[in-house]
Amino acid sequence: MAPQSPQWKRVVVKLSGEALQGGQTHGLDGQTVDRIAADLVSAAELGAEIAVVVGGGNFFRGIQGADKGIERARADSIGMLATVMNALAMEHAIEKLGQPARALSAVAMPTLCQAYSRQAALHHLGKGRIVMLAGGTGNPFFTTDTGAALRGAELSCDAIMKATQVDGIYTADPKKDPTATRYDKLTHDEAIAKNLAVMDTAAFALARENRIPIIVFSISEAGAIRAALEGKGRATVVLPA
Ligand SMILES: Nc1ncnc2c1ncn2[C@@H]1O[C@H](COP(=O)(O)OP(=O)(O)OP(=O)(O)O)[C@@H](O)[C@H]1O
Ligand SMILES: O=c1ccn([C@@H]2O[C@H](COP(=O)(O)O)[C@@H](O)[C@H]2O)c(=O)[nH]1
Repeated sequence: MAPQSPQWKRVVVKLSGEALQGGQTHGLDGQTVDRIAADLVSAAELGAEIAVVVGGGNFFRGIQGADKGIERARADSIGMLATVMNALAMEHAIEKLGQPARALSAVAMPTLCQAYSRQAALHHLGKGRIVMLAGGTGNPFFTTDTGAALRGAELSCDAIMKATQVDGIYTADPKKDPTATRYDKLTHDEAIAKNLAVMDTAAFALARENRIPIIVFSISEAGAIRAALEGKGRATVVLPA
């Protein structure tokens, strides 16, 4: 059988933080972390360069902290720290499988990992390492979805792969509206105009400006990232108009 090849040469995967909690209410579930690490390694074996922007929703989201009275910028700093914990856990889980990985943080933490720079990320990608991008954009009032779109643009990625809790983009949040129906394809313009909240508008707009496709798929099945990279599996694809 002919070897499979990736649809894209270089991708940024936006990995849901919440996915890393598995069946728990928060934090890191070891089995889930290992399963997703194995999926990333298998995807890298297709020959694609893989950068991963990891979320922090399994630990803390700034907006929820702000609702409880924590100053928003401070709450967002806590959220960014949550993404660093996830990136370090994923880096370790990937390396346990014999695949080199590097965590780079947009929030400088020199005793824990290298600081993010475009040059460092490109260097590690070129060496075949899976790069875990922590800290989102490094600024409060943003999300890791926007971080993924930003890194996707500055690292010249061919696609943004949003590995999340739902198997695509729906007419409304399917967790709240059971009558919502799923799109197979959309344009960035349509996603923004319809206010489809699976990603924030800033992320959609940045991807649109840089003409980067977005693939939204569920991370709940083993092998989902590799399948999406091969253009298989259930997903919504957002393409430039
Ligand atoms: N139109 C929509 N189509 C699909 N999902 C939607 C839509 N609107 C809202 N959502 C919700 O968006 C969520 C995904 O976005 P979000 O980035 O908040 O979570 P995540 O991917 O789990 O990342 P993290 O846990 O790191 O914050 C889905 O779980 C879904 O409930
Ligand atoms: O650029 C960024 C990215 C993230 N944050 C904060 O981190 C949390 C967790 O990220 P999620 O995207 O929600 O998974 C987010 O809620 C923000 O509080 C940030 O400040 N800047």
